Amino acid sequence: MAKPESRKLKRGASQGRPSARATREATGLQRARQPPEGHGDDGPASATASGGQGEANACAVDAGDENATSPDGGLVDRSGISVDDFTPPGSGACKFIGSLHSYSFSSKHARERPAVPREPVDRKRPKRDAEPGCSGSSPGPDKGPAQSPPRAPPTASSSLTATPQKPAQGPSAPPTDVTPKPAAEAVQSEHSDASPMSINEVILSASGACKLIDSLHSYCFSSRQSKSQVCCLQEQVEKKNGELRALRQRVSRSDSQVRELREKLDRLRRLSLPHLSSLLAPGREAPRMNPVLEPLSWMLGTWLSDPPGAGTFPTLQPFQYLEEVHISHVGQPMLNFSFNAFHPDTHKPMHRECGFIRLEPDTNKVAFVSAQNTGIVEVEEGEVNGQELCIASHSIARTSFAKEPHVEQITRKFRLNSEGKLEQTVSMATTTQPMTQHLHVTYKKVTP
Ligand code: HEM
Repeated sequence: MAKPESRKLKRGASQGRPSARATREATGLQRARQPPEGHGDDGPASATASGGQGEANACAVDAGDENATSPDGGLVDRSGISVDDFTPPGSGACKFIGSLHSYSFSSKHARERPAVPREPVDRKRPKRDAEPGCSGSSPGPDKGPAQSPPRAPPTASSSLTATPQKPAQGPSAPPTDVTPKPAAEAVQSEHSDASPMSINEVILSASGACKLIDSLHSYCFSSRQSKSQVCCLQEQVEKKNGELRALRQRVSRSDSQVRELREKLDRLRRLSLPHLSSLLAPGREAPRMNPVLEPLSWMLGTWLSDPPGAGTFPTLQPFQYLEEVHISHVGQPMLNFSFNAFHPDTHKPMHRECGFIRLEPDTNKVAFVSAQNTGIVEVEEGEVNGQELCIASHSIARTSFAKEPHVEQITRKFRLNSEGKLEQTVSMATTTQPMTQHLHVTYKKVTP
């Protein structure tokens, strides 16, 4: 079934001078239906380029109104798509995919156009199979359609390199505009102008392009998915960091609570007076104070020197000291006391004494009995008046090897001042010095 064009071509060839028009048409047809496998895996770009650059350019230039050479030498068809559009440039894949999007849209537009009468299309197909191609790889006169490799489904490469042919023009035809036109327009003119590319091929080619773009879409989608996964991981990391900060704050609060508990424990240990026997039942309620002790109840408690005590004596350099005082009772008609002095800097224990304070029932007469770590044992007596106790030594005893000068007289005065602090003033007379103040200290109460 030779078509008119085919017969025309054969006539030209038989005359030994094949018409340039026939050659140009055959070349365009050959490029339009070149199967992808014919060029290996080179894809659409190679389908045009590997067909022989010189031949391809020659066809493009000769065709004039069909293809034009882009400024950089690339082949541009009517759709405005050049070979370079399908070779991802170094600037990135986005530009490449963008060009595919543009082409895909125009192809889709072409597919959606009303179908053209089928008859003219069917008339063209055998013609392409029979016509010699401009490309060197096209089947020659000795390669009929039977020897041609099976036509593979058109892909983006075949459709993208398709060069629709225009109808023959007379010699007087005006110069054809070589400005690239949208692909849809190209397809339309292809059918209306009896282009050799059938609508089915256009559809199949567009389908192949869509498959290619779909694969790129899936790549883009996987990239977006990876980005979203990274964002998700970043959110999780930020969330974990927030939890870590909260935990650190909780640990810090726990540390401060531990410090407070330790301080409280220290206070409780100080409260466990050494003279309170461990034989006292634990958890037992504090013994009720004997009513006899009421005039001295203001002395009860644990006291700390505040400020440090001041030591003086004519034979001594003034000095400071710290002192802790415990005055308590166990329900008996006397107070138990301990005075424990420490070096203000080293907290090394210094003077210590402990004893009892007794009251003669129904009087304000007070007896102060003390034993000191210096080997002195003394009894002082006096009176309690309000919140002041004044006592003086009644008897002093010492070890046989006590250090000299020996103390011969001692006086003390305790009082609760207006600030609620306990004050003690100690004076003494030694074998070398008359009665002189030796100590003055103010205590603040540290327990109820
Ligand atoms: C009622 C209780 C006290 C008595 C009877 C007493 C008696 C004495 C005597 C007799 C001396 C010798 C003075 C001299 O060498 O001329 C002395 C010295 C001294 N006392 Fe007291 N003292 C008493 C309480 C304290 C306290 C609570 C401290 C506080 C740390 C203290 C610190 C000193 C110091 C540092 C010296 C000089 C160095 C020494 O001789 O050990 N004394 N005291």
